[in-house]
Amino acid sequence: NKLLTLAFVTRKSEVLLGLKKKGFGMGRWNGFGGKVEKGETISEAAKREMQEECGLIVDDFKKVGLLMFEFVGDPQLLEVHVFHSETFRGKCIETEEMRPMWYPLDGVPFDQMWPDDYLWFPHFLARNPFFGYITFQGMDNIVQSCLK
Ligand SMILES: Nc1[nH]c(=O)nc2c1ncn2[C@H]1C[C@H](O)[C@@H](COP(=O)(O)OP(=O)(O)OP(=O)(O)O)O1
Repeated sequence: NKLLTLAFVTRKSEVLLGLKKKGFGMGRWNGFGGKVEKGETISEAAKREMQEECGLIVDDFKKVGLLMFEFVGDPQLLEVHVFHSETFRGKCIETEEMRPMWYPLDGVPFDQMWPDDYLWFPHFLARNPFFGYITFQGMDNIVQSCLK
């Protein structure tokens, strides 16, 4: 499996999302994250990617979910570890990878996000740990999904 991180910070009733400016998922709003590199733990990767992509430093990420993505025709699964923190330091900045923006928790732009996000975001908001297995055909169509 390809190991990836996806991390969110929240403050009061807002969540920080980033518009992905290049690469996989370009043009979609999402949390911050990327590939886990050799020699680092998954939470170290979450912290590194957060800082690389929007400048914020998070010391105490909590694991909140696990998402498995299958793409029809591709034997490699994406294993995405989802993190959350309510505390962070540093200044939020736009980077080459992401344009960050705070959204109200009840007003995230699902129509401009990965189509699976509306399935698991309610669990994230309710602070329920979640596990999902989602099968995509291409980048836009979910052909099967299971969420617990
Ligand atoms: N279906 C999906 N729903 C979702 O909400 N996030 C997803 C997703 N599929 C992938 N992601 C996230 C996980 C990770 O944070 C990010 C993709 O990782 P990367 O940023 O590493 O991709 P890139 O191709 O830009 O990587 P580089 O080649 O290192 O630039 O998208």
